[in-house]
Amino acid sequence: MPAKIINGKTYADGLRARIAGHVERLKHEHGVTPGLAVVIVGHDPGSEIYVSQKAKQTVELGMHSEKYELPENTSEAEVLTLVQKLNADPAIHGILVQSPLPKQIDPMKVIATISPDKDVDCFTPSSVGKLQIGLPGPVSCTPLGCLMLLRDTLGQLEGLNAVIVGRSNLVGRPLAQLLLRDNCTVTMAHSKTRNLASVVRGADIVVAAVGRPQMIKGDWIKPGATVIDVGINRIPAPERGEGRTRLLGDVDFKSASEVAGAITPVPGGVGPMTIVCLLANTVTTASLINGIEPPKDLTP
Ligand SMILES: Nc1nc2c(c(=O)[nH]1)N[C@@H](CN(C=O)c1ccc(C(=O)N[C@@H](CCC(=O)O)C(=O)O)cc1)CN2
Repeated sequence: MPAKIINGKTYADGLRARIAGHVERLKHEHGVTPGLAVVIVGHDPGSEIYVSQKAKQTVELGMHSEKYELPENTSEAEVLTLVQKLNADPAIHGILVQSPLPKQIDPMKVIATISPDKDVDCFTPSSVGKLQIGLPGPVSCTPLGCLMLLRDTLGQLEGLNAVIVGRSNLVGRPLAQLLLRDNCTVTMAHSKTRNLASVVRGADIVVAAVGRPQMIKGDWIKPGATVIDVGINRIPAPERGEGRTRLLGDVDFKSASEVAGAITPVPGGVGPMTIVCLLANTVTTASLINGIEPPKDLTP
C-alpha cells in the first residue's frame, strides 16, 4: 500500500489559525502585541523568499513585524549593533537573523549577541542548554515542526526507534533532544556512520536532514516506517526552461513512498512548518517576557 502523505501545508494552516487566537488573547487580555524582527544580509534568493514570507505571515496573524534588509558588504560590527538595538527594543519579542550570512560575518558571534529571551530560533548557547534540560522556552523551528508532524501522524512516540540522518545544530541535534523527551530510542547517523542503510532499516521513524538530494532510498526503509524529509535541495531543471530549478528532498520519494507507512513530500512537508513554528515561538517569547504562561499547544 502506498504511504500516507503527511501534508505539512495543511497542518501549518491549522496551527496558524490557533496562533492567531493566541495573538488575539495576548493583545486583548494582556495588552501585548507580539513583535518579530527578521534580519537578512545579502541577496541569497532562497533566503529572500523565506524572510519575506516570515514578515508577511507575522502581519497576517496580527503581530508586529520589522524587516531589516542589509547589503551584502555589511560589516559584522553593523549586524551586532543592530541586534543589540533590537535586544533593547520593548516592541520586539523575537529576533531572527537569517542564515546563511556573508563570509565576513561570524554567525556564532551574531547568535551569541541575540538576547536568549528573544531567541526565537533557539540558537543561543543558553536556549540550546534549556532545550537539553527541558526548561520552558522556544524550540528550534524546523525540529519543532518535525515533532508536531510526527505526533500528529503517530500519536504516542514512546518506545519507537528514531534514526536521524544528519547532526547539524539547526535540525539533527535539537530534534534528537525532542525525540528523547518523547521517549524514543534515538540514533544519530552521519557521514561517518558505518552501514548507514542497515542503520536506517532499523528505524520506525527516519528523519533525513543531510542536504544530499535523494540520498535515502526506498530499500533503506523498514516497511510501514514514518519518513520525515527535511532536505531542501534546489537542482537545475533545464527541462523546465533555461535557468529553472526544482526542489528535491534528501529522500528518494518515489521508492520510499512505496515502502513507508507515512512520508513528508518536498515541497509541502516540513518546509511550511518552519515558518509557522517561528510565529509560534514569537508568541512563546512574548508571553515569557511579559510574565504570562505561554500557550501549551505551541511548545513540546
Ligand atoms: N535563522 C534561520 N535561518 C534559516 C532557517 C531557520 O530556521 N532559521 N531555516 C532554513 C530556511 N528556512 C527558514 O528560514 C525555510 C526553508 C524552507 C521553507 C519552505 O517553506 N519550503 C518550502 C519550499 C519553498 C521553496 O520553493 O523554496 C517547502 O518545503 O514546501 C521555509 C523556511 C535556513 N535558514
